Amino acid sequence: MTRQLNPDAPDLSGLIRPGDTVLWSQADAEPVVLTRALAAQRAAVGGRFTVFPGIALSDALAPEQADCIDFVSYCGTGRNRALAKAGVLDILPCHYSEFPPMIRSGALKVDVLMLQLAPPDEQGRYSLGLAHEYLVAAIGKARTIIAEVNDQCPWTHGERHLREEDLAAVVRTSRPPLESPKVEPGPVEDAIAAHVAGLIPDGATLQFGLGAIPEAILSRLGGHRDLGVHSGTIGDGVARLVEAGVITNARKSIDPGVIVTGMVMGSRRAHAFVHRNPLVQFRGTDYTHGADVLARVERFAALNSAVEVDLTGQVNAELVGGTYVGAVGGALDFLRAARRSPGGLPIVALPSTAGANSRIVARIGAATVSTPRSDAGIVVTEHGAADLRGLTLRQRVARMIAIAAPAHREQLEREAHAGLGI
Ligand SMILES: CC(=O)SCCNC(=O)CCNC(=O)[C@H](O)C(C)(C)COP(=O)(O)OP(=O)(O)OC[C@H]1O[C@@H](n2cnc3c(N)ncnc32)[C@H](O)[C@@H]1OP(=O)(O)O
Repeated sequence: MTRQLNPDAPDLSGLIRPGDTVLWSQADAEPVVLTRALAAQRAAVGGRFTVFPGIALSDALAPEQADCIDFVSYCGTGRNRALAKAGVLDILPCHYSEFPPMIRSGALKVDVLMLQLAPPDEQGRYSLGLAHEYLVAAIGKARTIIAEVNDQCPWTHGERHLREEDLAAVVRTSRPPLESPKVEPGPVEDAIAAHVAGLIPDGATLQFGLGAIPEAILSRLGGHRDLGVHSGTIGDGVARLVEAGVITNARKSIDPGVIVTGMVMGSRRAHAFVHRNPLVQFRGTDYTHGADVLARVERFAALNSAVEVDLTGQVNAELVGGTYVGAVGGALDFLRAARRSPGGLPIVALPSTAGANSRIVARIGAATVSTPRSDAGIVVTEHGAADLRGLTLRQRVARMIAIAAPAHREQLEREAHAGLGI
């Protein structure tokens, strides 16, 4: 029997136990009414428990809740950055493709799963709405599933639906889902996007990583034809290019005619676009990020960003000045696949500077290597593209300095060869 919770004061008592790990649908898909209730009722659980928020966009979590809660995520994105800065966030550093097997094996424990769902269709199927992802694996593992059924959550086509009997408790709400913050591309992002757009052929299948650059790239693809999408996430730019007839998915080597994604991060426009839209198929992470699936994607253009890249092609996508802001995420899953894909483009695109700092650095230094240089592909800044595939360390240094900001090139030349070991 599904417990019906009061939307004004959802009482979670008895649903969460000390020692539990509570995981929920992330970003725009966050079940905010439940996450806020959980944070407020944390002391009533009766002992410490862990939460795994993924990308946290809402105000539900705050550092002072570390009195009862252990915070774990895979990223420092959104509100997680405040938790990281306060020293209360722990990070699970893993490739996105590993989430489903880790959840199934119990290496990543999921006791309670909290979801935002769309109301059921005429066949009684609740839609997972704005995110499928690792939730598909978690549904099969969690002891307890609690749902916020939001009548403004888009009903989306996906591989998994839920029925009332799957749900231990439900709160029924009506609110606009969270929207991912929109970053307007400036001249630097636009110059990067122009370089990347020049590399992408008609008929390519695109993947988008997190951050400002992918959306900027999409705004430069209006003149392309028959693009396809197989991605972990999509946003407003994809909706725009479908409406413009640029994304048709017609030439995809797998799933022709449809967009495949794990989630949506965007505004109401993207949310409206996916509502009851059979052109967008939501899939679990096994499918969106799995090496066996990605091996069949031809002309695969993986578009990801970075905090910094060194002169040999090592990528840091995680740390800025000692604070965890990024992720390992799906970047390496997709970059590797794009390297192997016939006609593939493994792209890491980033501004050449952040304030006075060069983001093209001699060495990654104290920070983390998220993508090793053996997986390096094409690095793009506003100053051009450096295709590192097949290049030696010495050749890479020259190409990378050429795409650094001119003001930093002399310093990079001076530091370039120390420590290369050759
Ligand atoms: C679900 C999936 O499929 S995920 C698929 C792919 N996986 C991923 O994309 C995960 C890894 N990548 C990421 O997390 C992101 O792309 C990032 C963090 C690398 C870049 O994201 P963006 O939002 O574009 O970051 P941005 O360039 O704005 O940098 C973030 C902040 O750090 C600052 N910063 C970045 N690099 C530096 C630097 N080298 N020195 C100093 N400051 C820096 C920026 O100025 C910015 O500061 P602000 O937020 O105060 O304005």
